[in-house]
Amino acid sequence: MKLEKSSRFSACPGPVVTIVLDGVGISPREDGDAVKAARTPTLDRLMASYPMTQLLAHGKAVGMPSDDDMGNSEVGHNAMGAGRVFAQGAKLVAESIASGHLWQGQAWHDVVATAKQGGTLHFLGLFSDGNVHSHIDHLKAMLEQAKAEGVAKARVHILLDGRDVGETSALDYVDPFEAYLDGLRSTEFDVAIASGGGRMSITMDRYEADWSMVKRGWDIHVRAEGRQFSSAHEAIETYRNEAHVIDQDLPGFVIAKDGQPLGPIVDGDAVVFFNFRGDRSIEISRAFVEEEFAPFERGPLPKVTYAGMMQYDGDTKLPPRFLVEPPAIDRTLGEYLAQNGVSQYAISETQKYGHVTYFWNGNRSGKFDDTLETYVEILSDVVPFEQRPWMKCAEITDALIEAIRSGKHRYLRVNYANGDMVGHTGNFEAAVTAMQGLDLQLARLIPVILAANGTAIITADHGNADEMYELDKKGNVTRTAEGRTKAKTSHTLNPVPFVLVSADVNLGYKLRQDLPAAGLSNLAATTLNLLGFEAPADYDASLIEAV
Ligand SMILES: O=C(O)[C@H](O)COP(=O)(O)O
Ligand SMILES: [Mn+2]
Ligand SMILES: [Mn+2]
Repeated sequence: MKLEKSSRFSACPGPVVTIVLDGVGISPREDGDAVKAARTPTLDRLMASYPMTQLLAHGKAVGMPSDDDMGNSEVGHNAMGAGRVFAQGAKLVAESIASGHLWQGQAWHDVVATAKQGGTLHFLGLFSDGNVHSHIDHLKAMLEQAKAEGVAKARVHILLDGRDVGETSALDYVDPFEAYLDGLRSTEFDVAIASGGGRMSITMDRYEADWSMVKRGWDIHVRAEGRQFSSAHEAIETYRNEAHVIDQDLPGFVIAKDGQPLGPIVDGDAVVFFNFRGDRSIEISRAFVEEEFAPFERGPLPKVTYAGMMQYDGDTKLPPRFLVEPPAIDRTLGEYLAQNGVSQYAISETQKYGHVTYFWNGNRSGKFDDTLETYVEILSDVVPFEQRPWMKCAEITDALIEAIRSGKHRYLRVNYANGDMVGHTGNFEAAVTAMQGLDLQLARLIPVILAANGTAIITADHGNADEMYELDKKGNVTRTAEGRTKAKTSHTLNPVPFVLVSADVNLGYKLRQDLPAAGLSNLAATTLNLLGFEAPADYDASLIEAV
């Protein structure tokens, strides 16, 4: 994996720093755009005075099935880190179901065989068509196949979304699904929803930010310990009236009849965790498969046949049983740099720490070379982020500035979570504050990079804060009869910025103008050129050319 020294580009004399502003896209409209509404003098000045273009960060440009699919952190950071576009989980699972490949695999065979020996087949996962972590169509296809193969009893544990789809859309999924189950149920096939709760309240924690979420989910799904309701519909309506929270924050619930839970997970059962994306699947999977387990008290561990939709971590092989092969992301930028003796530094706060390490490196949790790589995690707050929209951007910047000044690292990357994590709350004012906090940090950081004769690449993995109001199909802001807007919590389809900030005005290169469909996967070759290397031949084109 030797990189060729470039004869066209001279290496940047100082460090090259990629700055990912998570969830900061470029919207074509003003209304509801917290990025534009924020006072961001530094970002504005950088965009106006340095070479800048826009990059595609959604749909096919990042390996999603269609251009109606918004981007997300996994596919975005995978593309940035791999320099090429790989068909991603959403696409691979859909294809595996369409071709029938999924049903022929050993993992599917194992879960069905377990259920046919008398166990219940449980499906647990994010219940929406957001296509970021999961898709409800995959769940339906598996239920139908299970029935066709003679499984007698299935239970569904639903994690309500409201984060990748409308913030209060849970019943739009639950009600038709109940009707669908009515049609599927028969004397031979007993199927029902057994438990659920909001995805940010139970089960789907990531990067060990808050294990108590996973414990709450475990208690609800596995032990069936929690407040009982006769239906998911009833649970959602009751909690909405009581707690006034959006779907992602709804508390957990257990479906029961005459006080008897419909579907605790017990010895001899099979469990399919049907999310394909890894970050929020790892902790719950560990709880199911690890014999020795310290993060929380599980109680007796039921002996189940557990399968993930995918293998979520290629390094630790978690979980060992999975339904669909994950994308084979190889020869990433990080690996090339490590193999060629280039020192690397990656930093973010907990909520995005794995984005600049695990996702960046093609869904591997380890380092390529311990001596050359430094990974730094700043602990995230465990509070609703609309209460602390600045998050840890100042602390990240403190550490990053020190790292740059140390002169020890040739290539650095950082993810600032603000635009995304605050964007997901749907709180416009908080998102504006998030952007302003971020801008103050750029004002501190950029001069340090320039003083070190370095280059900064300012970009983002997808949009979010750029659209804080729900849009109709034509892309206009939706308004109620009283003229009120509705909060939008999900990502956007908008492109993201690419700004190349460098001290030397005589760089010997300029931005290429002949790449109208450039996307995130074009960043890796660009970075290699800035570091004085030629990119591997199969990497997507560099955004710069020598002059
Ligand atoms: O997991 C989440 O928080 C959302 O579904 C997607 O956000 P991310 O892709 O920016 O992490
Ligand atoms: Mn993101
Ligand atoms: Mn996000």
